[in-house]
Amino acid sequence: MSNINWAALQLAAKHASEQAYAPYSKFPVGVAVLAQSGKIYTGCNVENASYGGTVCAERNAIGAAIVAGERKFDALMVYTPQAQLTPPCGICRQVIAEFFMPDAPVASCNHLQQQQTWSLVELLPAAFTPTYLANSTKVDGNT
Ligand SMILES: O=c1ccn([C@H]2C[C@H](O)[C@@H](CO)O2)c(=O)[nH]1
Repeated sequence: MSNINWAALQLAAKHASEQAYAPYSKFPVGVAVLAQSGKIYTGCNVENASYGGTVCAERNAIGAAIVAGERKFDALMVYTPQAQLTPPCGICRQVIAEFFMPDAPVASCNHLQQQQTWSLVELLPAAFTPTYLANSTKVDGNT
């Protein structure tokens, strides 16, 4: 998609990062996703004392959009307040692959107004997608 408002996504992701609950890592992350409806949804990372209960900003943004009725997305923007631009973690790449086309742009920005953009397929080549489930030959006992 060519008519993506990157500035709006950057600003929304930055605002979301300001709500991050990251007392353990001190690594605030904000994410904005652009749904095919044209609406932008945001999420921040929400950490947990168990550490393993932590949920990344990407998955919280996608979850907020899903509960609003969205199912398809055109772009994702990560914001972290550091010079090194941050791509989504592996678990989040898998969740992004559930709802974004392989060529969808996944971008990262920072407080220096820099942006780096990847396609989803660059970040997660040969993704496991729902089509594999449909092609399964079921074995007795596994139904
Ligand atoms: O793409 C990423 C990478 C990390 N985090 C969060 C998880 C944890 O709270 C902190 C450090 O990993 O950053 C995200 O939200 N998104």
